[in-house]
Amino acid sequence: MPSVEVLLSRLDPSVPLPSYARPGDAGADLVTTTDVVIEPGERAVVGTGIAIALPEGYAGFVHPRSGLAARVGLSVVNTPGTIDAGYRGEIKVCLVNHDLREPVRLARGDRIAQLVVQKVEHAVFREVDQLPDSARGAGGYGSTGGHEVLARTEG
Ligand SMILES: O=c1ccn([C@H]2C[C@H](O)[C@@H](COP(=O)(O)OP(=O)(O)OP(=O)(O)O)O2)c(=O)[nH]1
Ligand SMILES: [Mg+2]
Repeated sequence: MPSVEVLLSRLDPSVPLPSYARPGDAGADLVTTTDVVIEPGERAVVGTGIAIALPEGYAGFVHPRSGLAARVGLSVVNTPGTIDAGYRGEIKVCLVNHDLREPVRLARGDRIAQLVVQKVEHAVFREVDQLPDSARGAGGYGSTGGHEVLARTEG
């Protein structure tokens, strides 16, 4: 896996550094610095105790963890959250409990989300009178079919 150096400051000295659980993982796990109970359908912004300085041309994306999503309904409201290269504040995560019945109980130090660092580019938007043709054209939102589930669901 290629790597890039990212400067990091621990705002909460006892939190672990973000870490990749397995060598090929795309996301480094982030922890919550606070205990929190999120009721069904509610959200909570939690701190991760870290601030970073991404190099220019990179951004960080805060994604949910699939295990917690599947098991207890925990996700990130604005998934993926965008961490700009110029941002020096604490990385925070806006969590949501999608479960309809059970609260999610989080304890300080729990790994609640994962940070994916990616190269990004700025678009130079150039307005034109007509866009070039393409195979897809303006077809979207189901234009390629494969929605048998709709017939089963809508009757
Ligand atoms: O999950 C997230 C998303 C964002 N941020 C921080 C880093 C990011 O650089 C900054 C701004 O994020 P964004 O642009 O998504 O929010 P905004 O509502 O547009 O705020 P702003 O007006 O500050 O850009 O907030 C986080 O800590 N966690
Ligand atoms: Mg913004």
